[in-house]
Amino acid sequence: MTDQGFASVGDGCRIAWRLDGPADAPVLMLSNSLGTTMDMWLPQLPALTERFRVLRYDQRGHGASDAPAGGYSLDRLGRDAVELLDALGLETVDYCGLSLGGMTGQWLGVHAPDRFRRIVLANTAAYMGPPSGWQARIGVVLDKGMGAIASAVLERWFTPEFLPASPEVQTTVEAWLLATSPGGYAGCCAAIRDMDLRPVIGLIRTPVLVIIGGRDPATPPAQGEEIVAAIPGAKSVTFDAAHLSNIEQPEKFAAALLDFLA
Ligand SMILES: O=C(O)CC1=CCC(=O)O1
Repeated sequence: MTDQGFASVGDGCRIAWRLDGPADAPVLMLSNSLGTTMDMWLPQLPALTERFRVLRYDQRGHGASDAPAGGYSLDRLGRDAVELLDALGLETVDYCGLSLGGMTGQWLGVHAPDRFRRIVLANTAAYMGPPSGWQARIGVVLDKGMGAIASAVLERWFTPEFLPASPEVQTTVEAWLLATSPGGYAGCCAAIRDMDLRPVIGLIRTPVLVIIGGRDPATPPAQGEEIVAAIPGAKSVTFDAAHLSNIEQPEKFAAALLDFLA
């Protein structure tokens, strides 16, 4: 059974969400990466909805969610997730986020531990400096638009051999990126620019799985391993993939998620 809509969070921003799967199943919340939408989870949806009521949402600045002007903070992105759960009357859920979604997941593990049974952090980092790199990217997208960064971003998202063999994926993911509001994208870049979760993620006590792309140039394996080392009891799995590992290794990603959430 599908349900979808918008939730207004604390600062008035409207967050687009969608629920799929059996109404009485436990809820699994999925959070997207920078420059994508909730549709990035479509490769996993059939497998996940066999066991879960899947809640997807578009991070602010992305997809159908509002893109307020100005820089965002990770604190704001984390509160968006919690306030979306509040709006839907969901007390406790499982969570999986990739990259920006994984940064949000780390914030949630520290600041809202009572709301999350288990957390999966995929292709992500606790710190993604230097800030000057993000400031430069903000300047480029605001001055020249999303097209100016598209080819460099796609090179980080997939291994060199993947896209030529999957032209339909290239068309789809490029369309997500190009359709992203430059202001919304820049707002989320500011959240990453200002983020340093390294001093606090050791406080996380929720069971955590870290998914690492063995060939991820955006958040390289060492960054995933740093999270694993910092969070007591965290498990990890590494795939032969670049940054969007759930798209490059869809079956393995779904299997790892379901195994961890068994
Ligand atoms: O687009 C990139 O550079 C990779 C990335 C960083 C954060 C995120 O969500 O994707």
